[in-house]
Amino acid sequence: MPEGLSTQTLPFAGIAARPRPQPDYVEAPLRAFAIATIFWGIAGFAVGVLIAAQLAYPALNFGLEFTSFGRVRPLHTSAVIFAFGGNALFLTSLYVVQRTCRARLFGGEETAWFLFWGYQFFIVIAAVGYLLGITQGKEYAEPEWYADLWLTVLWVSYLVVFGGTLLRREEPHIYVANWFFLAFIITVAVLHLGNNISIPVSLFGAKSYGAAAGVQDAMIQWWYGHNAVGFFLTAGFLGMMYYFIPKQADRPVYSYRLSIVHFWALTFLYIWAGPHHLHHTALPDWAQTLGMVFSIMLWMPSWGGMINGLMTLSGAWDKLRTDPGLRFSVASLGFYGIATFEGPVMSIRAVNSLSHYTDWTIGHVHSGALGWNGFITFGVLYWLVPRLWGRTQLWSPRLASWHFWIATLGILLYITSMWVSGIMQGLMWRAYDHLGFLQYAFVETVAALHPYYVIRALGGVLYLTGALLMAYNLWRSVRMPVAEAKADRTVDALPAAA
Ligand code: HEM
Ligand code: HEM
Ligand SMILES: [Cu+2]
Repeated sequence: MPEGLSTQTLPFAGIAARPRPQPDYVEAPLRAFAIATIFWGIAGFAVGVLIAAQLAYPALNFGLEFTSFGRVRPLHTSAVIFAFGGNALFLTSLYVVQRTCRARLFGGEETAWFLFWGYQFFIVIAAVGYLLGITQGKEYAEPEWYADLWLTVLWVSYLVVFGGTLLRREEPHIYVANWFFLAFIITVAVLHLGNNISIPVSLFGAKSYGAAAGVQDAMIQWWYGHNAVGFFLTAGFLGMMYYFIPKQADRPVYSYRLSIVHFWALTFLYIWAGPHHLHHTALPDWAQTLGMVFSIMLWMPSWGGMINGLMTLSGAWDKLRTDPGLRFSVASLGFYGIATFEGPVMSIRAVNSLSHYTDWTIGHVHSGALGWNGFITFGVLYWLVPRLWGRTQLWSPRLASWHFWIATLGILLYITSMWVSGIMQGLMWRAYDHLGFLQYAFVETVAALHPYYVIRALGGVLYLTGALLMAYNLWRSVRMPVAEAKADRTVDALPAAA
């Protein structure tokens, strides 16, 4: 047993030895969440490829307002973050909370179906709005007041379902993955409410005006935007990591104590770092410095969490050769490490004066988004989808392996091209000639980016191709005759300590 663990601190350690009857877990709506994750993932990646191609070849805007970059870009960001990421978070949180609490989902099947359809409805009304040009103009918070109100109702129900299940748990201990999921749900509620205080112009019109203005509005927006990354794209996904990596590796978490330190340090530090999005603006200097300092400190819990995930594999590294799902999970931690090292560097004001407004930011975003959020979700899907349909095996581990390498190559093309184009762009913008005039006209910088935009689009095509292979593989897996893939209902307890 790894140091720092006793059977008291390791939940469920005794379960494998003494099977108990299982509660009647809610699963049908979870299968729907899994399908929605894959569906919206592919849709969001495809729109990503479209906007990447538009930046390289503007003719692809087709001259229509509905297909112009400005309208389609938020469609991409919302589709991948809220539709793909959000459905993955609903799926995993509702699965994990039941299994680790040994309790049926609070509210039962009906409430879970309400969450499912209610959330898909939110996605659709938000997306239709973007294409029609309805937006608050706040990045990652584009939906107008009517969609925001609906999301509020839904999110409160989510909190009640999740919290209610925790309260009716049969296990005395609340496993750490649930702490991360709970922090994600509560914080996103607070962020959503705080950043969307606005007054509609009329009851039957979409337009509203925000309550704050000027630099206060900007600060509230980036308090929101930054913590959307911190709690939606990070804390929630760390919840996935803490349950599914131990499952895939068949080992307990490396250090349970570190996971608790990780939790408190991450949640405490993240919330202060938002001002790093507003360097060199009208925001007071002291606030910018505060954001920078907290961002740098954030490097530590981020890497602590990554190390905790990676070390969980000690003694099980050989599984990487045979389990392509685990390969995704482990690679996702590597990309998480890259993004959370790069972020603190970019938050240093001097570095940010070069990186801000450039493709460097876009590269940073996608090493986190494609590498961390995408890969850990693929890893979970390869493990969970067969099990949700009563199978234990994948139709083709080889095809999953192809997915892994194609997608990894896609990410590498994406982030390396953006590093080069971003730094080049930043340097060209600040180059002066010997008379003190700007050396390059803006349009010259735009022309210089073209080859990198083509490479990035190609990376996107590879990433999308990989996801299509996954969808096919999972579809074949759940259609395999059950006799071929013996249903295994005993896999729901965390592995006993070795
Ligand atoms: C095939 C995969 C993808 C491609 C080709 C792609 C492409 C793009 C492009 C071209 C942009 C606009 C960049 C610009 O305005 O200069 C963008 C923005 C963005 N994408 Fe993606 N994307 C992909 C997947 C993802 C995923 C999976 C996520 C999240 C989980 C994501 C999150 C974002 C975010 C947050 C932005 C806005 C970045 C910012 O404003 O700084 N993307 N993407
Ligand atoms: C220690 C962790 C991190 C820190 C300190 C950090 C810091 C930063 C900084 C300084 C920027 C640039 C702000 C600007 O110049 O406008 C940025 C942008 C961004 N980061 Fe990170 N980052 C971290 C981790 C991550 C991760 C893991 C993800 C994704 C999962 C991510 C997603 C984003 C996004 C989406 C943006 C673009 C926001 C926009 O639209 O302008 N970050 N981050
Ligand atoms: Cu940030």
